[in-house]
Amino acid sequence: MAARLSVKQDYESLLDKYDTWLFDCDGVLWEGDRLIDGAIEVLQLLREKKKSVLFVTNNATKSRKSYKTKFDKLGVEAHVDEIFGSAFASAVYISSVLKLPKDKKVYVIGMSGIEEELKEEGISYIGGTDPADYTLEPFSLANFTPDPSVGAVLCGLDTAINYTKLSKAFQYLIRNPGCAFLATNEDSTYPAADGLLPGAGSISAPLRYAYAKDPISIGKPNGTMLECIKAKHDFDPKRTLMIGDRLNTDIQFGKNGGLDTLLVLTGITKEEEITGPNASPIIPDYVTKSLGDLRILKS
Ligand SMILES: O=C(O)[C@H](O)[C@H](O)COP(=O)(O)O
Ligand SMILES: [Mg+2]
Repeated sequence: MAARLSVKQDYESLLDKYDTWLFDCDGVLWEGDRLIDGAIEVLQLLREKKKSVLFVTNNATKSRKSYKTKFDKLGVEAHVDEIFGSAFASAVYISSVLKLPKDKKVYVIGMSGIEEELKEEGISYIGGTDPADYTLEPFSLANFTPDPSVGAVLCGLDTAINYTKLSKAFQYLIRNPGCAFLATNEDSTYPAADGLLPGAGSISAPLRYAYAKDPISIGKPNGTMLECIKAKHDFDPKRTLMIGDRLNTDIQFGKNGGLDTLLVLTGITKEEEITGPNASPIIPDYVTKSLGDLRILKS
């Protein structure tokens, strides 16, 4: 049963117990470009208390560097080496786990975040934001010559998805021998500022259905992101708290990594998913309405 945080002492106990605080972004710090009330003050307070603050997002639309620009624009203190996104984790996975040969390429369904991180990792790619794939024209196989050097398809959130991109990715999967099928993450929905939108998982779903195979998903709840963090930061999992808004990614990610977890209700997960007869079996250690609730620590 999750402990419902309510009085100041509840929040003070978190400060005593945890040195490292991992923050999911969408639905915790902000929705789209709309900051969650109190987020800035709480992050500042944690830094004043000498807590290690890290950001762990499944959103692959931005690279770590372009996320830093978003943090700056919104007035949230963050340093590039504190930011971990699924685009970065995917690039690390392709180079260090899949070990894609240097003469091979990745066909990308996704945006600049993936492209920038692949480039930074020295991985060649095609597709992505290439204008040639940005079309609503009917796709014709007669005019398509697949690139034989494509050794992986990587699919992330792509707000310009179209039939041409899906068709090319599908062709690579069925035609290029051993072509890996990878997803940055599988969030079904995306918590935008004014409501829910289809998430990365809903972008790769048509491919999964056509290809009749599931991709290897790299983002939360899978451990690759935590491995990326461990490669850059020392922390004690027993004194680390994962704060998230989605049960099957953030909270499961924390559980998989041996971390305690705090669920906030400002994003995807709603009250009825954690209480009552249909409650999810994924149970966080703590629940609070919003990250802003921790402002009580300033009083
Ligand atoms: O569809 C997606 O990719 C996700 O909804 C989204 O971007 C999740 O980001 P996070 O909550 O992990 O920051
Ligand atoms: Mg989230």
